[in-house]
Amino acid sequence: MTDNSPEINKIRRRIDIIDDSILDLLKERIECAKAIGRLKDEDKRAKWDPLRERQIYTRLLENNRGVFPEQALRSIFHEVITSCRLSQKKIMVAYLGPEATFTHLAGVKYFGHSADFKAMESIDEVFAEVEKGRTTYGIVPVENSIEGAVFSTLDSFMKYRVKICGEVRLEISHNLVCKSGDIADIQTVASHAQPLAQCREWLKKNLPRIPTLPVFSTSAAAQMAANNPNIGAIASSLAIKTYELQVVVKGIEDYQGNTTRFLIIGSKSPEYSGSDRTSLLIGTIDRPGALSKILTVLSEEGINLAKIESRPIKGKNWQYVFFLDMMGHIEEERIRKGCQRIKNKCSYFEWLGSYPTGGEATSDL
Ligand SMILES: C=C(O[C@@H]1C=C(C(=O)O)C=C[C@H]1O)C(=O)O
Repeated sequence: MTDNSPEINKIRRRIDIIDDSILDLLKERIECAKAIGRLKDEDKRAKWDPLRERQIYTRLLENNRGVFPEQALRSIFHEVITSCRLSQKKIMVAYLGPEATFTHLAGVKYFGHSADFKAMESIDEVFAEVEKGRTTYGIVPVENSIEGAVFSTLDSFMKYRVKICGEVRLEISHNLVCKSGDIADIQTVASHAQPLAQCREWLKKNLPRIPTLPVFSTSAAAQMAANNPNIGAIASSLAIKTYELQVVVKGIEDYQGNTTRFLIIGSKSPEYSGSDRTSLLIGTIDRPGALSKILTVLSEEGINLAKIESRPIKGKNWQYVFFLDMMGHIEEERIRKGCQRIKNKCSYFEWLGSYPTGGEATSDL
């Protein structure tokens, strides 16, 4: 029933015309993208052009002058651009499943809703899938602002030949959920080891005698909770809907601003985008000051080191590799030269990739 004033009806007719024009323009835009895709095929060029995409966002945000809400404008154009890009080449993304994990959420945030997703049972399998070329990309968590590095991801870089293609940051809030929504029903709390650790204090204080059970993923825990009324799970908001669970308590993480950084892995890194990060995996020669010599190269070349992480080499006691993240792209002379100099000082050197930086963490999709 509509009993609107004639003024409202008049403006709504105008909105309908605007929506139809937006739709016509979207159809025209996707046809243009397909035409560019065919031209790129002729030259065997990569479909994804991160520099061009970054320029589009910058121009639109500038032209917008704050009129349309900025975050919403970004999300809208993110869906438009990813859909246009996917019209040139379909992609399949492997992620740590099952459905509705935080990694799945991060994947949708990065690739948009038009991509095809494939759930894997472990981080290791995501890497294997990408290395074998069974999926175009994979997405894996690499570090959390509270718990630090995700070791299985770092260790997989030593085992599989893949390149880093991108990164995405997701602000993560944990919910305690169960079938009934009643805390009294919970006899075990299941989740992935990282969320269990991120909610350690809360669990100790509020469920002191309840054991915790680490499982493959937050969604695996949600699935268990859906099948057993005495299991509580720590899971994403998407998992609540997917597995038809009730919220017991929202936001049980011990620290606010809990953010996880995810990496996109594939067979080839993208081109220079203007704001990039380069990741290296290196082994140092077992000699005093070996690492400091490498850090000296970075400062001499004016390279900003964003992160350094060490991991033991399996089967070789007390020997380590280092994961180095620096700001810049391998196509930039300063980074290329710095990497060459580092390579000469290392027992092992692998360029893991150069890729556009992920920007601000957001929880919205
Ligand atoms: C359409 C193109 O291909 C892709 C899609 C883009 C878009 O939808 O605007 C931009 C850059 C590319 O990642 C292009 O290169 O211009």
